[in-house]
Parts: sequence; C-alpha cells; structure tokens
Amino acid sequence: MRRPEIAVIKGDGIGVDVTDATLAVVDAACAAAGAETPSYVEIGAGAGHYAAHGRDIEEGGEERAGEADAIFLGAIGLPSVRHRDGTEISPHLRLRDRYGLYAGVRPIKAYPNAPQRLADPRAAGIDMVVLRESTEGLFYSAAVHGRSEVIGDSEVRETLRVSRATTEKLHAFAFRLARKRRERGKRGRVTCVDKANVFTAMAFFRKIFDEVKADFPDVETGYNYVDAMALDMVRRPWEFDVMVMENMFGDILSDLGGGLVGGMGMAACAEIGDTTGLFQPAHGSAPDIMGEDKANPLAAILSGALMLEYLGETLDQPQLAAAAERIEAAVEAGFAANRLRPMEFGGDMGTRAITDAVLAGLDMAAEAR
Ligand SMILES: NC(=O)c1ccc[n+]([C@@H]2O[C@H](COP(=O)([O-])OP(=O)(O)OC[C@H]3O[C@@H](n4cnc5c(N)ncnc54)[C@H](O)[C@@H]3O)[C@@H](O)[C@H]2O)c1
Ligand SMILES: CC(C)[C@H](C(=O)O)[C@@H](O)C(=O)O
Ligand SMILES: [Mg+2]
Repeated sequence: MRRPEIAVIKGDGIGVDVTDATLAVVDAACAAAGAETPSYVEIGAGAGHYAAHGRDIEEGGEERAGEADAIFLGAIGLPSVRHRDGTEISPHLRLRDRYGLYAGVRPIKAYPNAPQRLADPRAAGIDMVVLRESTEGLFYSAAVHGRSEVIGDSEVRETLRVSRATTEKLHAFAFRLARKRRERGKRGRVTCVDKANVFTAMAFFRKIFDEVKADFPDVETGYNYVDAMALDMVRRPWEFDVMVMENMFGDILSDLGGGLVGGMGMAACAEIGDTTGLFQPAHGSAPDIMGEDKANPLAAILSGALMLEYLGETLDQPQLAAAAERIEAAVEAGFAANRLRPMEFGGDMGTRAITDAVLAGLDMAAEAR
C-alpha cells in the first residue's frame, strides 16, 4: 500500500481553520482504520496570496495540484481583493477547468438534532445530492479569467456551454451514483433539473439525459425545471435523491440545500474528474466570522471523508474507504448523542470544539470494534 499524496490549498479566512481541522480528522481516521496516512503538499493560493505575491496561486502550483492523488481546498476569496474588472480571485475555477472536474457532488443530509429549518417532521429524512456540472454551463467563460466577451464599457457577454462529451459523462455519473446510493438503502433516483422549456442548451442537456437513461433502466427518473426545483427543495425535499444540473443552477441550489440542513458548515463537496478529484466545503471564506473560532468545520470534514472514499476506490485501498465510513459514523453518532452542537446553528461549539468531538468520536468507534 502506498501513501496517498494530497495537494492542500488552505486558502483564505475560515478555509485555513477548517482545513487544519479536516487533516487532523483524516489522519486520525486513517490510523484508526489501519489505512496509510496521507502525505500533504501545501500549495499557496487565494486572495491573500494574490495580495502578497501578485498571483493567485504559487508558481507551478496548478501543475503540482494535478500530480497529487487528490486536492483538498479550504476556501478561496475575499470580497476586498478583486481583479480590475470587479471579479474575485478564484484559481479554483481554473483547476476545475484544467483537470476537467465535471462532477460536483454536493450532498445535503439532515443529521439528528441539527435544525432542519422546516417545520414538517419529514424534513428529518432529507438526504439528497446536488450533482453540479462544474466545468461548463454558465461558468464556462468565468472558468478562465478573461474569457468573457467584453464590448467596451457597453456590454458583456458570457457563454453558456453544454457539450455532449461532458454531459454524457455527467449523466452517467448521476446514474451510477443513484445505484450506489440505492445499495446503501437510499432512494436511488435521478432528477434532471434544467430549463429545457426555454434554453436550447438545456433541451440538449435533457435530450442527453434521456439517451444515457436508456443504459440504466433500473434507475427511477424524474424531471424538474430549475425554478420549480427551488420550490420543491423547500416544499418536499425529502422526496429527492440525486439531482443533476447545470453549473450555475448547482451553485445556487447547493447553498439552498445547505441552508435547509443547518447552514453552509454542513455543505460538503467533491469535484471529480477523469484523473483527479478536488474536495472542499461548498462554503466560502466567511469573512464575517473569520478568526473567531466560530466556523463549523463539518462541511470540510465530511468533504475529507468524500476524499478518502474516492482514494479508496482510485488507489484500490479499501482501508481508506473504511476511514471515510468511520468519519461519517462519528458525525452521525455525534449529532445523535448531542455531542456536536455547532455555533452555526445556535449551539455552543466552535471550530476547535467540534473538531475535538469528532476526533473523540473516531476513538469511540475504534474502541467499539
Ligand atoms: N469554494 C470557495 O472557495 C468559495 C465558496 C463560496 C464563496 N467563496 C468566497 O468566499 C467569500 C465570502 O463569500 P460569501 O460570504 O458569499 O459566502 P460564505 O459561504 O463564505 O458565507 C456565507 C454565510 O455562511 C456563513 N458560513 C459559511 N461557512 C460557514 C461555516 N463553515 N460555519 C459557519 N458559518 C459559515 C458565513 O458566516 C456567512 O454568513 C467571497 O470572497 C466568495 O467569493 C469561496
Ligand atoms: C467561489 C466560487 C468560485 C465558487 C463557485 O461559484 O463555484 C463557490 O461559490 C462554490 O460553490 O464552490
Ligand atoms: Mg457556491
């Protein structure tokens, strides 16, 4: 068994704290599960890096990130540091573009005792995934800074791109994910979320969905226009499972999903491509709470679990997948026993306290074996 190598970009604001928390939990979970502990290569990037060095990622950083077995990212961006055109520093978009990280997996799960924000008791059963295409859609121009079409000071045009090659892979990923989830006792259904009533590109997205669907006749499917999807995510979110969608829609609906189950500190994310994966919480640098030990590190920690699951598969080391399961079990059990009470939703525990409680939960799981 070889040690997995992880490229780590801590980034800005709370990104640094939640990354430190995650690496501590990943190491402990690997040790408890008898897996190889990863080695880490840190790469400087972000708004702070840009302000200090005039570039958004250290020289050679983009290449080194792709050479590792996976990339872990805290959060990048500070509203105070911008390009001249007003956009923020986001080398992360280039990494998605460069490494073709098309499958943005953003789970939305209600944990016991965490506030569900919805009065209906069925909200306790929320367990779905926003599968966000992450390289094209309306982010196509934004992915590489300067790709937008700027016509003097009178007009700006952005391209919404839907390519057959990426969309086929995305939908196949959605169906495989639904099957995997069904094997784990979840609903295992795929909803195609689009705006096929208006946009030719979205009708194309749906057409490819139907083509790919023919290869997965055992998987139940549904359709929803994105505006109605926003409604249904509030009205009956417990009925959905995998929801596959264009990039911008996924950006927006994954925050809505985070809000449903407590907040962005619960919003994990994996961005998977053919040759590597990038793992990050879906939240940002949270300048309003940075440096105060108030951030909920669970979105990052659960992203760390997604990373171990991915490494278990890609490196064929089941012990890494066992470490991932151990983290998920510690979070689930921690909430059930009321040992995880994030300040984010009215509790008394900040970043360090939550991290310690998850670490203790891993030990309990190890002792129970
Ligand atoms: N993946 C990323 O790197 C990423 C994602 C989103 C935003 N950003 C950047 O982050 C900066 C701030 O953006 P924003 O304020 O729109 O979004 P944000 O996600 O940073 O914060 C939104 C709200 O959620 C809260 N929040 C976020 N994460 C939390 C956590 N772990 N625990 C507790 N509360 C949490 C914040 O305090 C804030 O009230 C911007 O520069 C933006 O571009 C980066
Ligand atoms: C900060 C930004 C580049 C990023 C995105 O829009 O994709 C973030 O909002 C996310 O959801 O990961
Ligand atoms: Mg976002």
